[in-house]
Formats: sequence, structure tokens, C-alpha cells
Amino acid sequence: MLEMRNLSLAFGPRTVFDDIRLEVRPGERIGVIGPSGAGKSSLLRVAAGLLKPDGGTCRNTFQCTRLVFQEPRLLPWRNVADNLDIALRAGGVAAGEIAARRDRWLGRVGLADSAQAWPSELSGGMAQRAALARALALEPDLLLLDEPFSALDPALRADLGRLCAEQARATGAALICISHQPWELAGLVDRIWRVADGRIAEQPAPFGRPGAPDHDAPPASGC
Ligand SMILES: Nc1ncnc2c1ncn2[C@@H]1O[C@H](COP(=O)(O)OP(=O)(O)OP(=O)(O)O)[C@@H](O)[C@H]1O
Repeated sequence: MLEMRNLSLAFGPRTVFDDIRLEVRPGERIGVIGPSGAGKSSLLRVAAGLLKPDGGTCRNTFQCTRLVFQEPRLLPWRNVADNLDIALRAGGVAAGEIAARRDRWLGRVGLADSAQAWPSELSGGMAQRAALARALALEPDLLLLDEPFSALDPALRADLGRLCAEQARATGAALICISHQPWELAGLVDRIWRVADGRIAEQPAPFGRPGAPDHDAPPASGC
């Protein structure tokens, strides 16, 4: 479970959060929306333990938390296969299982033929798929997605969103996904949090409703 109590966060004079309370239980899938600079990424960074709150507490009892960023953040001096292998080794996956796990996940994101490629040889979408495979291969029970699909075309966004939702459903993992486009969250999450003015409020899912906050044009192929 992820539990934040009376949490506050500030960068110098800029208060990002003030007295946040929230809970995420295994199997819950939550979308996070809100204006630019509202604190969405900071929220995930606190959840992942990368940022320390200034007040209150953040308790994360999930066994394996993985955060996928907007940029792929692959190790440029390692090929795609090594990028996954290193993460799997660091995540404590048994040596004899690493190759099979890596190959399975590269296949699931459509990169089976790119295992030996260098990150610099990948397109932006391929690199992002590799980053997602690296996270999912660890079979996290808390998956944090910080707009990881924003640079991708609508069809690929839909595919990768579906993959994350399927994996979360299959394993009972919890998932939190930031998006500026609520239609992207349809099918991926069950609940929506809106972050604004230092607060987080649950709101009805505005999936694809024209004129909804943060709404953008829906994709040609649905998500
Ligand atoms: N390391 C940092 N140092 C100083 N200020 C920061 C830092 N990280 C974030 N901030 C500030 O905290 C606020 C929230 O930033 P955050 O990136 O969490 O917002 P966001 O909602 O994810 O924005 P966006 O939708 O544009 O990605 C912003 O005002 C930002 O400038």
C-alpha cells in the first residue's frame, strides 16, 4: 500500500503540496491530471522515494516500485538487452531467468529484433518502449508512469497503455499514470485524481468528454 498523510512539499518559497492525504491499494489504477507545474511529477517522485517530503509521511509498502519517465533514460553506453539485464540483476531476478524475462518483454513491446541495438540507434518511440519493457520486466507491484507515452503516436500510445493495463490486471499491481490527455487514460485507470493548487481531489473520470479539463483531441484509433 502507498499511504501519504499530511504530506507537504516545497521547493524554496514554492509550496507544491500542502497537507495531502491519499492511499493506493494493490490493484488500484489511478490517473493523475492537472495543469502544468501543479506537482504531478513531484507526487510520483515522492511515491518512488526520489523526493523527501518537507512534512508529513509517505509510507510505501509495495515490494517493487518502478517509475517510467517521460524520457527513456536508457544507459547510452549499453545496448538494449544490457539495459534490461542490468535492471533485472539489480532487481534481484535470478541469473538463470534474466535472458528469458528480457526476451519476453522485448517481444511484448515489439523490440525483439532490436536487442543488440544501441540507444542512439533507436527512434524516440523505440527507446520509450525499451524503457517500458525495462520497468515491466521487473514485474513491479507499483507502476508509476510519468507521461511515458506523450511523445508517441496515438496508435502506439494505445498499444502501450493496453499493455500496462493488462499487466497490472494480470499481476494485481497498482498503477498511477500522469497524463495531460484524459482519453489516454480510458481503459488504463479506474479513478482520476486532479492535482491543482497544492491539493489532490478525486474527480469523475472525464475520459474523452469534449471540453473537459486538460482535454485534447481524441486519437483516430481509440485507447
Ligand atoms: N528539483 C526542483 N527544484 C525546484 N523546483 C522544482 C523542482 N522540481 C519541481 N519543481 C517545481 O515544483 C512545481 C511542480 O513541478 P512538477 O514537475 O511536479 O509539476 P507537473 O505537474 O508534473 O508539471 P508538468 O505537467 O509541466 O510536467 C513546479 O513549480 C516546478 O517548477
